[in-house]
Amino acid sequence: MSALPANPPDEGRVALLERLGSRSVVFVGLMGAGKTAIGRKVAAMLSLPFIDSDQEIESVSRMTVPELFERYGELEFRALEQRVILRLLENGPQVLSTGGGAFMNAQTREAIAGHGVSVWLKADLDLLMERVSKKQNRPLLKNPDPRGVLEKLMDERYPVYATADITVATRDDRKEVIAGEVVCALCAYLGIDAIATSNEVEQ
Ligand SMILES: Nc1ncnc2c1ncn2[C@@H]1O[C@H](COP(=O)(O)OP(=O)(O)OP(=O)(O)O)[C@@H](O)[C@H]1O
Ligand SMILES: O=C(O)C1=C[C@@H](O)[C@@H](O)[C@H](O)C1
Ligand SMILES: [Mg+2]
Repeated sequence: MSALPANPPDEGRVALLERLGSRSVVFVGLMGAGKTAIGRKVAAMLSLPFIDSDQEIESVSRMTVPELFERYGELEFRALEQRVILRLLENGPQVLSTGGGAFMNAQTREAIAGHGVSVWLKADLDLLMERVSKKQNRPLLKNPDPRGVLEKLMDERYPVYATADITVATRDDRKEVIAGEVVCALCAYLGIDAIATSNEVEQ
């Protein structure tokens, strides 16, 4: 009886998951970089659970992020964000997309280093502006000069995001393509031959 042909994508995925162990794949980066959108795709490609810290904060507080900022202020939001992420990091393996400011917190960064592999989705200013202009749900950008705010955040945050384990430059391309590049970067980081990624993951 002849053996069934091996399934390379699945073999690669299994190898990646073995190397990942109980760690989470943690997306960091600025607002609009695609942490939520690409994180969800990567989770689907790897058959891992997906969780987004902003969505979890909204679910536990029963308030939206803008409402939390308005009612309790940014400092309280940051404290809640830290608590939520530290708790979520106990649940790996999974894909965890964080809010744009989360990685600026030293304790959060330390917890991510201990329980995850961090992926910085790096985007240029024009791309970020185009994406964030479509939704008014980012309190830090409720400002007469959102582009100036984003530029200042890039100056402050990019040196810190750059300490992530992996950097993936994102651009105006299909989400599946960017997600595939993240999986390739994860493979390289974990010392696995690149795995074939399908661009036909369900939308
Ligand atoms: N590669 C892509 N192609 C097309 N649209 C994209 C791509 N990546 C992200 N987007 C879109 O850009 C917008 C912003 O992406 P997303 O919400 O994932 O960013 P984020 O990094 O999670 O931002 P935040 O820090 O505010 O949560 C969304 O509407 C998303 O669907
Ligand atoms: O970059 C930031 O500081 C933020 C990004 C969003 O994901 C939200 O967490 C919130 O709007 C703050
Ligand atoms: Mg997000």
